[in-house]
Amino acid sequence: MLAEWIECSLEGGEPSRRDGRVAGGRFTIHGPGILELTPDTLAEAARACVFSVGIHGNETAPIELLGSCLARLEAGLIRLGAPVLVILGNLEAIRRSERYVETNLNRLFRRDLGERGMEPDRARTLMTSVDGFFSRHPDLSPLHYDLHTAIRDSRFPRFVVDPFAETATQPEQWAWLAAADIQAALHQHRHSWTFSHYSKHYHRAQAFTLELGRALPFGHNDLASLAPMGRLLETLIAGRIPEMAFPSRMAFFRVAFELVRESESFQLCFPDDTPNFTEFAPGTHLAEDAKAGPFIVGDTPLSVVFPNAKVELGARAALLAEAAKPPPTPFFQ
Ligand SMILES: O=C(O)CCC(=O)N[C@@H](CCC(=O)O)C(=O)O
Ligand SMILES: [Zn+2]
Repeated sequence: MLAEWIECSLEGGEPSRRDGRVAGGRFTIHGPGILELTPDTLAEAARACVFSVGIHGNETAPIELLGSCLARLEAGLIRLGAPVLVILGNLEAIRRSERYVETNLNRLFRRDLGERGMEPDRARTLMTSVDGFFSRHPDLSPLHYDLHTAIRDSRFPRFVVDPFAETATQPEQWAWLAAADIQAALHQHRHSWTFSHYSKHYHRAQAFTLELGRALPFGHNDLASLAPMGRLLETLIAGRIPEMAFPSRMAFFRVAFELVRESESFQLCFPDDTPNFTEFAPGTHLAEDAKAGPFIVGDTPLSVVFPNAKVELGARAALLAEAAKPPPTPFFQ
């Protein structure tokens, strides 16, 4: 049943059952693309986990990865020990293999959202669902991993975005992510209203956007490189303590500037296929916009992340990051 849930959600069909048993607990389908797993007994290290995939419809590797975790749970190879909310984000965009249908869902996760339409309505449904889930587990640490893949190649193919919020990121998160073979982390400098930011800002969750390689069609993903990430997800599903590694093996960056497309004439002054984290030297002319003017790198080199000149007007066209120190990890000292 769980293995078919993703397919059934994408076909828009009615599931044959809305609830049932898995090893160690039960599953409940709350609505299209929203599934909750509830353990009979909480394991000692259980957290309240939200795992979301398909917030962008063309990012298929995370859907395949989570699908394989659910299949292993259904086969009894993992025993449920923690509550888990599994979310398939933009169902219509996944069906169309497109990033979004009308607007980028991953900019709409704010409680004062006023817009109407397919993506805004989905954002409201997902926010309500996350609110309900975390409120059912007030005594557990909240955690949200929003799994994505990137449009272009990257110097660090697997990296996380650490959303800006008041809540501090727990040092152990870096050790778990390093063991899951995440190669870099990018700290956000301001509110971004993404899905992971929602859980961190409103629920004080440990939350990240994880970029797991490059966006490719279903069946073309290299899941072998994601095996350590799969192990982290399964360990959290079982409510056990994840494997740790020294975070110093990861590269850390902090966003210094955000380029916004302010006019139709906005242009990035480097090739479209420039890999994420490519570093530009002081004095390099990076962007041109009729309204904002030129952007030229100042005294510190800047690495470009998520460059995309074709975003909607007013949207982020690139992040420009400076190298940062690895965060302290007291348990390794
Ligand atoms: O490769 C790209 O240009 C975009 C990949 C992607 O979807 N990234 C997320 C990052 C979200 C964040 O900043 O936390 C996005 O743009 O929504
Ligand atoms: Zn994405």
